[in-house]
Amino acid sequence: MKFTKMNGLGNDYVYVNCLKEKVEDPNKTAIFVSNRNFGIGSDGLILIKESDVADFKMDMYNADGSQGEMCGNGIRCVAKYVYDYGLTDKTTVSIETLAGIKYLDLYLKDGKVDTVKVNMGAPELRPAFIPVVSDKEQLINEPIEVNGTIYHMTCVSMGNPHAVVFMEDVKGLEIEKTGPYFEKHQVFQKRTNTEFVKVIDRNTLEMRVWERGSDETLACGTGACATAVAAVLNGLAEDEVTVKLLGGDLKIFWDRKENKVYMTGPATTVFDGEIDLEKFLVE
Ligand SMILES: N[C@H](CCC[C@H](N)C(=O)O)C(=O)O
Repeated sequence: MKFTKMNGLGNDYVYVNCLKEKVEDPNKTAIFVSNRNFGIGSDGLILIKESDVADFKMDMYNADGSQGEMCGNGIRCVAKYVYDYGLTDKTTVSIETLAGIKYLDLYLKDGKVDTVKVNMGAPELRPAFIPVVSDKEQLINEPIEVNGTIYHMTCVSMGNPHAVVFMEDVKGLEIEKTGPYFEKHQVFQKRTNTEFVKVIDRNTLEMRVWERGSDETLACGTGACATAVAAVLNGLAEDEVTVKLLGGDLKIFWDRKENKVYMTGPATTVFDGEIDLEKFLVE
């Protein structure tokens, strides 16, 4: 199987052009290729496919093999892939995802995609659509007990579930002692991604993320969007912020008139490779 290793701010995936390659069992393949010792090493697997309703389709799988509805860093890399590898010559592309069709603007440098702006759509705040168990209208700064400690979370879906927690110090946070308990907390019927955020100023947020199905990653595009929305809802930030992640910065703008969240950031190709999957995926 031919693949391309790409990342958005260090949130790295194995990309497969399924217009040419066939992936029989994406869940099992995602688990194997993601393994940083026995596989290729990545936060998951992203399949690029044809679409009947958009220019292309993106299927995204986490390192544990579970399928995610949307991937912000991933979709920027899909846009870079389809342009740089000649599948399209358009600099505005539409990509079908399980979270709906997303529209992207591609910005070039030396003839290749350097930066991508994504219309990530509207944030979803209704608990039933996050999903999270609650009889409230919205969960904003809502107390929750996680592994014996009370946190205050704001729940936002960007097509995938996010619990955003504001705190004084994210650098010193022992995320592996908290993240997994949020991820698997019984109130989240489909588990959750969790963002731990320090407000630097009203236009700058510092964020770490424990991802559903991939543990801590260096960046999370949907998580950065959820974080920006949560910060505005909590009166902590303006509509346009820089989200500082371990892997770098994302620009997020929540257009309140349109109720659309825009994310702008880089996409990077590292290398092309080929792997004989049969040898590794036998029972
Ligand atoms: N890293 C991705 C999010 C992956 C979310 C995935 N962990 C899920 O199950 O929702 C991003 O840049 O948006």
